Amino acid sequence: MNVRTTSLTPPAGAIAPVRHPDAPAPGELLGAHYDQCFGCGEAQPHGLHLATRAGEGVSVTARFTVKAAHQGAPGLAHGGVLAAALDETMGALGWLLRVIAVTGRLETDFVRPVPVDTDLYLDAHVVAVRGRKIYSTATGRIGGPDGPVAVRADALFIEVKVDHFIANGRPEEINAALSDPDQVKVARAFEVNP
Ligand SMILES: CCCCCCCCCC(=O)SCCNC(=O)CCNC(=O)[C@H](O)C(C)(C)COP(=O)(O)OP(=O)(O)OC[C@H]1O[C@@H](n2cnc3c(N)ncnc32)[C@H](O)[C@@H]1OP(=O)(O)O
Repeated sequence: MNVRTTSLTPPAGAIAPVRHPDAPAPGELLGAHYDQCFGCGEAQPHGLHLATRAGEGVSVTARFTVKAAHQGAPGLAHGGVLAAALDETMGALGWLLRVIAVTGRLETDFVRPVPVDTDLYLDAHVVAVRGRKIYSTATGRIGGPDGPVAVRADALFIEVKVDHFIANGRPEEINAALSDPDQVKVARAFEVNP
């Protein structure tokens, strides 16, 4: 029987993450991996427009302003939107490892309500890597980068190749992305990983 562990604690044999030599410098603004992405895409009108920067080691920081369109309860951010912001922030860690990885598992703690118009200050880092499995953690604070924690999450990302998207994405968007030189450049940047 194939038993899949759901634990987000790195298993024995997991190793410390290694920052890729060509990773963006600390402080550098990371562009969107896809301009229509709900998390980071600048051309996505319904998106979070997360602005993410490379940090030291294998870490990133990001900022996201909660808009009226992100409400769950009156005047408060929807939990799923906050989880998406944490997910996207951890997804951006791929820029530092130079791998493409998708979320396999995400566990979120909602610690404080987050009102509309709040800036959420996010940070994330890779805890450990084992084969294709990348164990990451992220925190979202309010009131400033050192403010109280409002949300946090642990996640397991699984490394994939560009073929994962080509095989599974709707052809309309896949064909548009493959004919966009900027998008192809992003995919190549992720895939050059000695
Ligand atoms: C261009 C840059 C793109 C960056 C995107 C960032 C965006 C933000 C992040 C996202 O939201 S990604 C979108 C949400 N995620 C998905 O759509 C993923 C959907 N799931 C899948 O496509 C597949 O299940 C997956 C690619 C994750 C794994 O399938 P595979 O056939 O490649 O792997 P496999 O099932 O053989 O599992 C490989 C290992 O990972 C483990 N694993 C896979 N999925 C898991 C899971 N869900 N929970 C726990 N463990 C999991 C699995 O047990 C195994 O462990 P071991 O090597 O120790 O045996």
